[in-house]
This record gives sequence, structure tokens and C-alpha cells, in this order.
Amino acid sequence: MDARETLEEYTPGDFYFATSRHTIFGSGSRLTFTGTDVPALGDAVPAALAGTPGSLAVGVLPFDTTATPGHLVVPEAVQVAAPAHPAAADLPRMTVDGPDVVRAVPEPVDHAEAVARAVRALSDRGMRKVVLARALDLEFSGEVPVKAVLHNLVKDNPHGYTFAAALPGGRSLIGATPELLLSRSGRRVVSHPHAGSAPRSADPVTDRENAERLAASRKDHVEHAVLTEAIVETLRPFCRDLHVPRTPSLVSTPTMWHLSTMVTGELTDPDVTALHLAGALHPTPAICGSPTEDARQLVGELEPFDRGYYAGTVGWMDANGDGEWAVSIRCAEVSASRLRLYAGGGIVPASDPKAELDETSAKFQTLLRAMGLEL
Ligand SMILES: C=C(O[C@H]1C=CC=C(C(=O)O)[C@@H]1O)C(=O)O
Repeated sequence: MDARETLEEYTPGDFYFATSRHTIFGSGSRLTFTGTDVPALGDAVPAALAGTPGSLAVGVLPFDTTATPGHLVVPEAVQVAAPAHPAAADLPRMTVDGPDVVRAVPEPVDHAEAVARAVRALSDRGMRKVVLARALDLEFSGEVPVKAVLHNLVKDNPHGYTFAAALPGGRSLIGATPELLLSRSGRRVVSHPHAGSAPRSADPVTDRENAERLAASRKDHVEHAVLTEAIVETLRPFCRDLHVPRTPSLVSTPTMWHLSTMVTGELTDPDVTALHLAGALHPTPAICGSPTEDARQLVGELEPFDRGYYAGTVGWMDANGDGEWAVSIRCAEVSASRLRLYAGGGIVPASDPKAELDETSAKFQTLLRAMGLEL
């Protein structure tokens, strides 16, 4: 199967996960695992897959794993196809009729105010970082054209992880994230945390300036260091060898520049699965903050919605415990004729509310472009 065939075959409810290594496509559901106990899911999945070579479990964990159930399925049929790119770049764009209603939640001015309150709370509570998100609610006259949006996301995003996954209640999560929470292949583990952002620009001079400003930004390096330290602290006990570059790299998506660090390690205990490790890492300071519990509390105080499966993780695992789990950002939850799109940003003591608001607007562009919307 090539990229065009897997995309043609996709219907909402299926699992689609395109990376630079392969495209994983799962349809139907032979078994479903759902629950708020992630370690228990981590035990149940490999036990259920044992003895069925080639089988996979695929799905999502939410932001708040204690309140919203993780949702994993063993599909009836799984195809592991070649990477969608470079062929996907030549696919025609699919037309998406615009929504009837677009509503910001909260209003942009209120998000900027929440950022200002977060900056004060960081100093009052002795915290290093919190990630605050906002949403756009879109209402369409008919069903949201999930297949067309996924098609355009795949076409637009040659790197990273472009996904569609079923959620409980017939809903779907679709998006294209650059960030790898954790992959495991045998004893080798990789995490590719991203934090620190600047928008891309169609003008090459402005684009380069934005990248250079990000590379030199002390505030963004602080934001990034909090994240990398947390990833390393969590992975170190599991690994006999952990490689952490001294300085972050500048990476890009079609809409954003980021600072990222590729962390690689060698597992001490080969029985620790990809899902166990993803569960141990989540929620990282890329989507929550530091200290974790204080940040989770502050997110609950300042955001006027439940994040659901945004800022969770999406991926797959096989019977050996190998798998890939990406951070579910640059994504939207879809339910019939409604789509809720999310974007967040890391707030540190040096953050500026207006700049943070602009950053979330830029991050929305991944999904908005796939819908042909200019907002
Ligand atoms: C939380 C999001 O992005 C994270 C990933 C990369 C850069 C980020 C930042 O610079 O704030 C965020 O930590 C999001 O896109 O909703």
C-alpha cells in the first residue's frame, strides 16, 4: 500500500499514523482497552497481543490520565506501509467547505490575561513553567470532513507525526505534531522534546530572522531546558546509557520554528514497554509545566475547558513492547459537525502575554491550513 491508498482507505474511526519511517493504518476493533490506570493499560496490552505476531495496539492517552480514560484498540486489520512522503506532496489538495461558526474559547484578550495571571502565579508559587492553551470551536453545517482534513495534513507535513485516532463516543482526534514523546525499538529508546517557538514566514528574510531570534532567545532556552531536564530525569533510571546533546537544535514545521533536543538511550530492562515509558514521561513540561502537580493545578485554574485528548499522547505498541508515542498537539477533537482545535504555549517568568497569544495563533495554522481557512 502506498500513501495514496492508505489515505483513500481511511474512514473516521480508523487509526492513521504517518511518520518518516512508515505509515501505520488500522481498521476495525478486535479488542478495546479503556481506563484511567495507565500502568494497568501498559500491562494489559502486551498480555493481549502475546502470541499474535504482527498485531498492534493503537490509540490515545488524554492530558489528564486520572480523569479521562485512555483509549486503545487492537484493530482487526493493520497495514504497515511505506512513508507517505515524498509521494504525498504531489497529492492534489482536497477542498474543505468552511465552518458556519468560529468561536474562540476563551476570547483572545482573556487568554492574554490568563497568561499574565500565570506569570504572577509562577513567582508567587515558586514554579518554573506552566503551559496554557486556548481553543477554537468550529461548527460546520454537516459532518466535519475528517478524511479531507487528514489528507491535507498528510500532504502538508512531510516530517513529524500526522495522525487520526478514534476517541470514545464516535469522536476522532486529528493532527500533525512534530514532537515524539517516546519510541522504543528493542532496547533503544528515543525522545524528541520540543519547547521554544517562533512562527514561520512566507518571506524568507523574516523567516530566517524569526529562527535566529528564537535560537538567541534566553526565555525560550529556559523554557526548553525545563522540559529536557524532566525527560532526562524520568528516563535515566530506565537507561544504562543516555545521550543528551548539550544544546538544543533549531527545527521547523511548515508553520513553526522550535527548539528541540534528541534524547537517545539504551534500556537496562528490556521488559519495560513503550507504553510504560510514555506513561512515566507524561505529562511533560512541553504540555503541563514544572513542578508537574503545581502546573496541572494552575492549568485547571486558568483554562476554561477540559483538554480532553489534546496534550496527551497518540501512538502504537506491538507485542514486544516496541512502539511510538507522539505528543498530541497541533490537533483537534472532532464530533459530528463540531471541531475543537487547541494550541498552547509554555509560560515562564519572562513570558509576554501578547507574544504568547500570537504564538497560539501561529500554532493553530497547522490545522487551519489543512481546512483552507485563513483566521
Ligand atoms: C503545547 C504546544 O506546543 C508545545 C510544543 C512545542 C513548543 C511549545 C512552546 O514553545 O510553548 C509547547 O511546549 C501546542 O502546540 O499546543
